[in-house]
Amino acid sequence: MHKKFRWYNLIGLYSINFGFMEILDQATAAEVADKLLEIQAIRLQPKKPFTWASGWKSPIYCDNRLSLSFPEVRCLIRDQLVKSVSHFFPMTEAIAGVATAGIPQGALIANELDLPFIYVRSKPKGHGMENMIEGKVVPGQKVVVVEDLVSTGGSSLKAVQDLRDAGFEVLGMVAIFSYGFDVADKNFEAAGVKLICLSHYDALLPRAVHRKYIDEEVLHSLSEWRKNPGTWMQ
Ligand SMILES: O=P(O)(O)OC[C@H]1O[C@H](OP(=O)(O)OP(=O)(O)O)[C@H](O)[C@@H]1O
Ligand SMILES: O=C(O)c1cc(=O)[nH]c(=O)[nH]1
Repeated sequence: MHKKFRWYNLIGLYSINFGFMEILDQATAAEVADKLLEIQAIRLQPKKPFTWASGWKSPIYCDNRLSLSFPEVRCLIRDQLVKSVSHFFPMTEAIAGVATAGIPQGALIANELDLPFIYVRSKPKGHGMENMIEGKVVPGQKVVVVEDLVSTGGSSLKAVQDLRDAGFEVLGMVAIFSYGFDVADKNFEAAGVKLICLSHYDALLPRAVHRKYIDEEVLHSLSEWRKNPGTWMQ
């Protein structure tokens, strides 16, 4: 069990289950979506699509890294991720960040929970210790993986495999945001990894419309893209 007593251990959670991917609760999903919109971490470029890590093209990009520059948002995200780990994975013995955007988030959480922290590179370092995993490797240790964002799940599930190969027991994963794609749910199910997210696309969209963050034209391209995100604009 965790060493530190924290207020969030006392709070009942009402998570929303989408299979292997769950949202912490509706209120947090809306609050985090609002904050991401407020700091302009959500970017929309239907005419000049973004290329994602998976190679997919998209009219939307969620840059969670920006939250690190806003202490109020950074603390909100940290506290909700800590709550997620404490509630869903109470046996956690270490926190593992996914490079690069999962590293600062993971370190903040590990510090709050007074737990060891490690991180997983996307590829082994080419010199020095040539490590894939940085920090102390303890076979059998129970870890929770911290990722900033899940699209297809390719990056974070690769990190899970690297951790398992090194002998860690992966209890699950927490992330700030997920697009809620079926392919990701299938990938998490196949890997046997439970994912808890603070917010998601379906919570973001109504908040963005409510705040007049997106106009009719963008809304149209988002709805076209969302029908088939893997092949849009390819
Ligand atoms: O679920 P996926 O399809 O794998 O996509 C999500 C990944 O993409 C981003 O990483 P990226 O490598 O772009 O940047 P980073 O180095 O800043 O984390 C993000 O931080 C996730 O790790
Ligand atoms: O899939 C990705 O690469 C990706 C999408 C997104 O919205 N934000 C991000 O940081 N990465």
